[in-house]
Amino acid sequence: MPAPLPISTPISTPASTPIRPRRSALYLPASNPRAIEKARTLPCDIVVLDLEDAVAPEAKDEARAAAIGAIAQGGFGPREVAVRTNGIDTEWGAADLAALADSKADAVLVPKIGCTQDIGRYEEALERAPASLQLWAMIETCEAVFNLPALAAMARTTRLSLWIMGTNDLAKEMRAQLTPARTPFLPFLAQAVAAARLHGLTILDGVCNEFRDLDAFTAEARQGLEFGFDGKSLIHPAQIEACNAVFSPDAQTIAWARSVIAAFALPENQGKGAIRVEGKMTELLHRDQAEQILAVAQSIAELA
Ligand SMILES: CC(C)(COP(=O)(O)OP(=O)(O)OC[C@H]1O[C@@H](n2cnc3c(N)ncnc32)[C@H](O)[C@@H]1OP(=O)(O)O)[C@@H](O)C(=O)NCCC(=O)NCCSC(=O)C[C@H](O)C(=O)O
Ligand SMILES: [Mg+2]
Repeated sequence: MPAPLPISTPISTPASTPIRPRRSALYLPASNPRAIEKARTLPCDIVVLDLEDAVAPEAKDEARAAAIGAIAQGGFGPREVAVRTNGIDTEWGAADLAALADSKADAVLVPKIGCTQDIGRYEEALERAPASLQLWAMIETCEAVFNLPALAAMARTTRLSLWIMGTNDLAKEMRAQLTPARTPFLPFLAQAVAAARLHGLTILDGVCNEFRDLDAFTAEARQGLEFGFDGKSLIHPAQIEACNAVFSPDAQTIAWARSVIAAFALPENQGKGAIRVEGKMTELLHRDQAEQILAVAQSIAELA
């Protein structure tokens, strides 16, 4: 567990944020052995073995055993492996959390959190787990969207390190419609990103259910990139390549980042806060962004 940081300490600066590609997080039902086998070969950055909504009640115990077995067996290479548990108040939640506390999973992803006390209960359930086990949480309830800053602040005192938006559950609770433009969710998407950044959390966008329509998927992924998400959660292998492409800095962006850093390093620009680069006003904050972009690009290059 990290040592608590005062709330005023920004922890999302380029220098202090560990960079790890988290462009694509593929869910699969842990009850599907073929999907688990396939995930070991797919180019996603994160594999999420689901015990919750993708698994029928009668298959929950079997799915938990399969997830634990798959993690023990390994073979996931550089991918982070998370397991999404059932809610702590369901009949399966306690057994899921106990099994994962003893596992070598990278993260436990918990569903439908609402308030800081929920995070506290998951933290307590994972008390004896190694410090390397991260706590990830779904943002997918109306209660959570009104508690975003307080929930994000839990990252300073607990294992909490990443959020994933759950737009299907949010749509269900709000009785909203999941349209391609995602208009009803835009305020919450922006606020969730801002809260995550305030406290140094990684944040991934929700899934696009239209897995046969890659144009629709790509448009939604680009929207997520514009909002500032680090990556997107996925439901089908066909979505991975497009997702990785959207969330990887392209050649033009990398070239811009290099030229900003080079320009600020020139002797004539020492001590200046604002300079001209490629005909545009460029400030030290843009150099910070450029460093972040190059760090992400480097971490992606290291995967190859
Ligand atoms: C959506 C699916 C049920 C579609 O399944 P299917 O029609 O069988 O897919 P394909 O025939 O196209 O599959 C082709 C091959 O790819 C493998 N496959 C399919 N999906 C996955 C996957 N997710 N991971 C790994 N491999 C996958 C198939 O096995 C085929 O392989 P092969 O035999 O070699 O040809 C299905 O894609 C699926 O189950 N997806 C995941 C669903 C899931 O996990 N849902 C829960 C998470 S989403 C969520 O809950 C969101 C959030 O909480 C919210 O509220 O928004
Ligand atoms: Mg959900």
